[in-house]
Amino acid sequence: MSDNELSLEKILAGSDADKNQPTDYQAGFAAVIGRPNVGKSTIMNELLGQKLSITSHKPQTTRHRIHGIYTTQEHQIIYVDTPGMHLGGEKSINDYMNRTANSAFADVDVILFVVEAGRWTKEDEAVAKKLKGIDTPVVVLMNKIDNYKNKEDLFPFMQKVGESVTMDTLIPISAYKKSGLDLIKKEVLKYLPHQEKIFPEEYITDRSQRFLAAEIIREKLMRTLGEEVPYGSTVEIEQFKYDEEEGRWLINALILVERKGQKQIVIGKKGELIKQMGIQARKDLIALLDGRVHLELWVKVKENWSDDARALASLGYDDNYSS
Ligand SMILES: Nc1nc2c(ncn2[C@@H]2O[C@H](COP(=O)(O)OP(=O)(O)OP(=O)(O)O)[C@@H](O)[C@H]2O)c(=O)[nH]1
Repeated sequence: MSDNELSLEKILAGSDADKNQPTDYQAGFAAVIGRPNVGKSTIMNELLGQKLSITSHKPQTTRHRIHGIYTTQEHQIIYVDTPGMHLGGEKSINDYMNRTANSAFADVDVILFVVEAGRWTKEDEAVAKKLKGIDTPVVVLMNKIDNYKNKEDLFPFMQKVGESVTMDTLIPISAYKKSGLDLIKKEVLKYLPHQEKIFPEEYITDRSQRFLAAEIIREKLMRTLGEEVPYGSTVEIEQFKYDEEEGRWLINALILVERKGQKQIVIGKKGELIKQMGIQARKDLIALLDGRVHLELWVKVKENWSDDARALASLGYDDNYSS
């Protein structure tokens, strides 16, 4: 984590002093968990009213935890988005939960367990099992109820969830139709401690804009290439600065792939794909930064770079496509 990013630990440590002060203000953390593709990112975006976490029809797009922060005069809710859990059976879900349980759940005030209306899988079961051993209150968000015209058809599913999850409440929602979202906030507030703001008011997320820029580019990579996205590819922001003279943001991003053939896939015929990605990413960056943006996307092959973090420092540039 770079210096200009606030670390959760630092902030929590700094907020201890306020904890014993009597106050009407409420502030705290809500973890959003669930198997891939249930709609966690979509819900987060709706709750926060801004595009912070990336969504895609592909599972596994949320690789980082993002703390989206919703601040009002009365309360501050910090949503902790968790990465999609790896498919591949109960074992990997278990491994994931073991790792996550210690970090993501320990400091939160409430857990929002997102499930998909009408679809209860082994992975959901594995999550439910893990939650049994956790003291933190659990609220189940049954998302995608818009897929059901007749809500009564969901009763057996709800009963199944009720039997499997030790929970405090179940809220039926549709992130698409924006229904049930106010209920989530109300429910979360039941569990937030009375304490002063943890983050300064102007913080929408504790991730820097630089980080969000990389997320946007990664999203375009996934949207453009779909199943073709090279395994292990990643995005590094090489330059991120506002040029006062030019009156625009100058952003250079590096898409790192592991093999030469993968580079060609990302670039596309005559650079068509990377150009499209650049155009789309630039549009979102303009919205994010609220200003003009000059974006350069580069693709670089570095064999086994992911195994050797030090190699990242010595990377040069290859192809350059700007938009
Ligand atoms: N019908 C319907 N589809 C939804 C709803 N919410 C999300 N989706 C869709 O479900 C898919 C997955 O949504 P995401 O928000 O990316 O899911 P996620 O749980 O964050 O997935 P990971 O990032 O892989 O963990 C996308 O195609 C969404 O458009 C909803 O309320 N109704």
